[in-house]
Amino acid sequence: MYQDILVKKMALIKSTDLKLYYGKFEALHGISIEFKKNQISALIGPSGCGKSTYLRTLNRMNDLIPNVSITGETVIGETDIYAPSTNVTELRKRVGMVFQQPNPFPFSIFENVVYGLKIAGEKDKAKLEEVCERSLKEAAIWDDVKDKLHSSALGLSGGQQQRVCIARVLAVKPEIILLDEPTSALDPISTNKIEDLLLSMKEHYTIIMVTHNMHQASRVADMTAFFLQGNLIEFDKTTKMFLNPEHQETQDYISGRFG
Ligand SMILES: Nc1ncnc2c1ncn2[C@@H]1O[C@H](COP(=O)(O)OP(=O)(O)OP(=O)(O)O)[C@@H](O)[C@H]1O
Repeated sequence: MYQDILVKKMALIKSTDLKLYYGKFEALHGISIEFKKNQISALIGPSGCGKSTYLRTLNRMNDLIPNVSITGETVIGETDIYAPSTNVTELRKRVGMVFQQPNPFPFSIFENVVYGLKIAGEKDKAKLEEVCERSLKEAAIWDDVKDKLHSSALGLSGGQQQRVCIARVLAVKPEIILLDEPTSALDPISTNKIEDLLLSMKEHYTIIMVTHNMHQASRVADMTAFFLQGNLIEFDKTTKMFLNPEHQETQDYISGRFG
């Protein structure tokens, strides 16, 4: 029990003086931040401040962009994720990602959910079915789709597609889930469902999400980070950040004075 509490209090993710360059352009100016296990953290800030860029550093998605270079350090658990020995495929299993636009593959719902397992070589049909059901239940979409698992995922609504995409991430048992504005393409009811889902998931996962929606950050996030022009201005408990921020820039942003 005490051990559990101790583990939950420890930082799971720690970036130190992280700088990221697109060619010569320095998009992140030395970000130092720590995220604890089983918390939801929101990254907020005006357009172009570096939220998505920082988020993508956590599973090395920026590796896919030409001319990106990074200095500083990010450690997840015990792993220095930019060390040459780090296995990026394993890292991306550990740190799953959900994007702004629901992006199901043009396959059946079942094939979408078990995609990562099949790529990893899993062939046992019973195992694949079990993981599919578990993941869809965890993503709170099982009841909607259990009778049409072999129909195309593209036939679902945007909100349902997004939950199937979350199930696809959950199927490979990540520890950390990154979400880049996961509800900005969705209607308010689907948005509520995703927010409820995130709250139910934090018992098992550590969640970091970019959002432009301040109400969303205050509804779901334990911690909020405010970015401005490539700097991390403030990172604190969400309630503190919204009621009594330390920095004038944070106050100006959350009260709608810019951005
Ligand atoms: N692939 C890229 N190549 C060059 N510059 C980029 C690239 N992606 C982002 N940038 C630049 O890096 C800076 C940070 O961009 P980023 O997308 O991380 O901001 P953001 O806060 O997520 O913005 P938004 O809220 O609009 O999504 C911006 O100046 C942007 O123009």
